[in-house]
Amino acid sequence: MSGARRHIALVAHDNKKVELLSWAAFNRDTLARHQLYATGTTGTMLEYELGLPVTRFLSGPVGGDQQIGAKIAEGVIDLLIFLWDPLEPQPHDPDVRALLRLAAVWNIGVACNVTSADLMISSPLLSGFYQRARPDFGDRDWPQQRAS
Ligand SMILES: O=C(CO)COP(=O)(O)O
Repeated sequence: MSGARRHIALVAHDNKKVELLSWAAFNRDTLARHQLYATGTTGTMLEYELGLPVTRFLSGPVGGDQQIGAKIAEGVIDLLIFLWDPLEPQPHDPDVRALLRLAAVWNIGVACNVTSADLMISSPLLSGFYQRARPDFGDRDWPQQRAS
């Protein structure tokens, strides 16, 4: 497939890590064409499972979600696959909420379960022909464009 190299963040809560890893292994060839980012533990497991480089941030509960949120606000991340656990409260629930909020603010693609991740990975967003709409923040600035 020709097309743009997208910047994809992958995050999973502990009860969802196996699901994310098996989804990522199934989609390894597609993921290999893009640049991957992840929170700490998720990223370590993904690198091991896929044998692909992953830019890893801190673990979610100690700031990793916030770091990915910052990258979204900087215009670096195009897509977020975040398998958060809907059945168990997390100590860092405010950070989880903040990450999802920034994804909505900056109009990036977000998948919170495997079905939506399947839709995302087969989306024209990954083909390079789709340009996502930039949010209108009035006089606020859109982040600088990435070099690549
Ligand atoms: O807690 C997380 C997301 O909220 C994920 O963090 P880890 O990838 O370090 O487990």
